[in-house]
Amino acid sequence: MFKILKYLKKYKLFTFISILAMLGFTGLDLLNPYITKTLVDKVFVEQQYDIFLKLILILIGIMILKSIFAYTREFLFDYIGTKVMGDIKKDLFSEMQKYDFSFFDNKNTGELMSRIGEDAENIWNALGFGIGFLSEAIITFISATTILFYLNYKLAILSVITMPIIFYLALKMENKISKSYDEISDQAAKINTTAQENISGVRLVKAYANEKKEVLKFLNLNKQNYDLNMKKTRIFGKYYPAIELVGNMTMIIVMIFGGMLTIKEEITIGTLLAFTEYIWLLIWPMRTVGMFMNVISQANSSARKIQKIKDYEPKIVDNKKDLEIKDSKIVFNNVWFKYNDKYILKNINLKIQKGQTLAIIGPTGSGKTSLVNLIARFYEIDKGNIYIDNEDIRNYSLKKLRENISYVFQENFLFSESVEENIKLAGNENDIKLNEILENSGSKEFVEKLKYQEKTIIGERGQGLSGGQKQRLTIARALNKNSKIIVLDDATSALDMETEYEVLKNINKLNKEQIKIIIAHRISAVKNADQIVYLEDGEIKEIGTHMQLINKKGKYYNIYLQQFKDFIEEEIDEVI
Ligand SMILES: Nc1ncnc2c1ncn2[C@@H]1O[C@H](COP(=O)(O)OP(=O)(O)OP(=O)(O)O)[C@@H](O)[C@H]1O
Repeated sequence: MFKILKYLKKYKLFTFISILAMLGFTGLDLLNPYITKTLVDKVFVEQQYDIFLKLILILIGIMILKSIFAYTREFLFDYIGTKVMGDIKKDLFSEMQKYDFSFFDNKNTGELMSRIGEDAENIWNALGFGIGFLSEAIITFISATTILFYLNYKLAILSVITMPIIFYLALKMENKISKSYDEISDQAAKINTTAQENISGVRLVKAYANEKKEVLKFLNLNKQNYDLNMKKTRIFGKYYPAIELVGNMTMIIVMIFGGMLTIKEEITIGTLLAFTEYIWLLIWPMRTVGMFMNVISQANSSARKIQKIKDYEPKIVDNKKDLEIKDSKIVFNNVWFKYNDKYILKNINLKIQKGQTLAIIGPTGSGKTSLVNLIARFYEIDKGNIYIDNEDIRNYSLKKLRENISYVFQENFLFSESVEENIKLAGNENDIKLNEILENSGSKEFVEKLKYQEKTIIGERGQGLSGGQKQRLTIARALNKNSKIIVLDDATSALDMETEYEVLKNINKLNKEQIKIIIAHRISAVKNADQIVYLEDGEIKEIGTHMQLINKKGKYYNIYLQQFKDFIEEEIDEVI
């Protein structure tokens, strides 16, 4: 929490003014009953009418000043809380942008969303409300007690004697309520997740005729939520009247004994009246202190979770040197790579010259994606070196390195923006040759048919488009970047063979100097490459051109046989 409190530094002046406003308000709150006492004793009892107007004006002045202080205090607490929450969210979000893939591998989206959402808001609660009011409650209680003892110690003892009971009841209620809130919040998260999953997976639900089961699941969760809310209401119902009762009893006790002391002329009527007012300044802090403490402890636990994310040390250290990549030649030299403790890639040696195409083929899980991810340092290699332009990739800045590589990932992610904005995302935003790019990525035809063509907003994850259409747009995005290296990770799998052939041909034609790395499962997508790598269990088992690998009659040849069995049987050798 203390680390998070550092955010307040930026708002030192406002924090200072808000504390002054809070102290001013508390001071005036404590002064009020004293003026009432003077009014009763001096004006009504001793009949000093000359000070009546003065005292009334003071009371009006106190009222006005209290309103000003209250407004300033509320406004600034809220302002500071909101600003700090914004700063935390901004920092956390920017910080996460710098983290490597491993960080995201171990976290789920929901968890990270909670840090940026709920946890940052808990801190806002503490700053905008908890800390300020807790301090106010403590100051008010101590000052009011001191004044009561100053006025009459016997009555003061009677007044404070019930306070521990109120404090105990309030704390107990707060603890139970807080647990109940946690349960309700977990339950609400479950309802949200269920609703969200059901809506996103609606096609699957319908395909398996599972609607009834899903509705029952939802109703069940809703019922649990109702029960939890009722439990919370019962806790309120149990403790709240008890707290009220003890508060009112205190007042009655003070009135009885205070009345007796007044009759005995030990205290004045004004003092008795002041006592009744001061008692409320004892009771409200006792009643609310538990709630404020809870807000702060919740914020504390949120701050710890946020700090844990901020303390993450990215495994990939950026090199700030401003080294340019002139030539795109890539060399893998004895590269080893492991996730956790298991080597996924073993002793990889490769050389890809400028303008060449490298194709990677191999069974699922053989390490194809892992291999290409190493080039942009999404993960760090464990042994060996990767060179681009004869320079170890670790010597380039991450920005420079990644600026020179376009990735089309297996999972084609499109933002909820227009077709054009999605394509512009990767680099070139100004003189974008949209028509050409759409044409070359095989997207032109379907984009023209969209309601607003390239201005059409495509839904979350590109909903409303077919798998193949989404793939074409992600390829279009990479074409717009026109970088020295392009990586297509299974990026044409949803295209028919003819379109795949056209798109790959276009990519080849567009930039003759570009290195192309293509991961694919279809022989048709890899057969024209300058080199084909057959990867299995993280090892290069075969490497060569299509013809060399066919002649080798090894694993590549077997895949070829499986995929072209029918053609071969009909002796159509043109596919070779
Ligand atoms: N982030 C990760 N953390 C731990 N293990 C991983 C991670 N990503 C992949 N792996 C494991 O590494 C191995 C290689 O995965 P990789 O994705 O590179 O294979 P692939 O050949 O691209 O597979 P596919 O053809 O299915 O895309 C697999 O056994 C996989 O389970």
